[in-house]
Amino acid sequence: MHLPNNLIVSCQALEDEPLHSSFIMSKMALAAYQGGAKGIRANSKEDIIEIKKEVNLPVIGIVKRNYPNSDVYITATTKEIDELIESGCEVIAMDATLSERAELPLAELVSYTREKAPAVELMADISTIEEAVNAEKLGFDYIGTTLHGYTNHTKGKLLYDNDFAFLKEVIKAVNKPVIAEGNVATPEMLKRVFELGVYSAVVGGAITRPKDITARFAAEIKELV
Ligand SMILES: CC(=O)N[C@H](C=O)[C@@H](O)[C@H](O)[C@H](O)COP(=O)(O)O
Repeated sequence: MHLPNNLIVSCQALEDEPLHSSFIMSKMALAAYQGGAKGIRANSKEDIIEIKKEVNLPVIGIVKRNYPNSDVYITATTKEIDELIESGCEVIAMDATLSERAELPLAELVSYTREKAPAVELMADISTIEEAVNAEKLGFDYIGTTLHGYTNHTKGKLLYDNDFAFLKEVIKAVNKPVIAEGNVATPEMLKRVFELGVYSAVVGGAITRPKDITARFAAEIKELV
């Protein structure tokens, strides 16, 4: 298995974010590595190539791209898969929800990737138990909770609701390694998801999005200043 039984740090900044830059993401990855991360999750071929020059850690690659008439934006089509294969990432993560898709159905996207890059592992970004079970049937290597709370059918839900109730259900429902991802915002939460039995956890914004971190601090004193 490519991914560690440990902490993975997501280093992402989209075009509209202040740190948008492959160079900056490579330094974020270096900081994460020096801090103890054992894997990196990153968006775009360019960022992954720069990150791989800076750290020798397994990378979960995604390409976020919007398509008309579809809500699927994480590695949505064969175009994004091809870019990720070229990037050299060890694992490709893709939207594995049951939402309408822009191009190939999910099962075909999985076969396409397996044929083109048999050594690359696949992570399913899911939002519901049904999607987790379906992803396991399709042969994904890892099941990640990434999209819980972000699809139309799960909007407003948070991974940590009711002491990670959704995560506990996912762990019960599938045999493949489960990755906790999405709103793991503190070291205590990270510890909790490992106690519950996840294989790995991806922490993003709480480590690599300083604008969001600042906003969390600022919000606490809004009423007082
Ligand atoms: C929903 C979606 O598009 N999630 C993205 C997936 O790659 C990223 O924007 C998140 O930062 C990542 O999942 C880590 O989560 P958090 O930043 O909450 O620790």
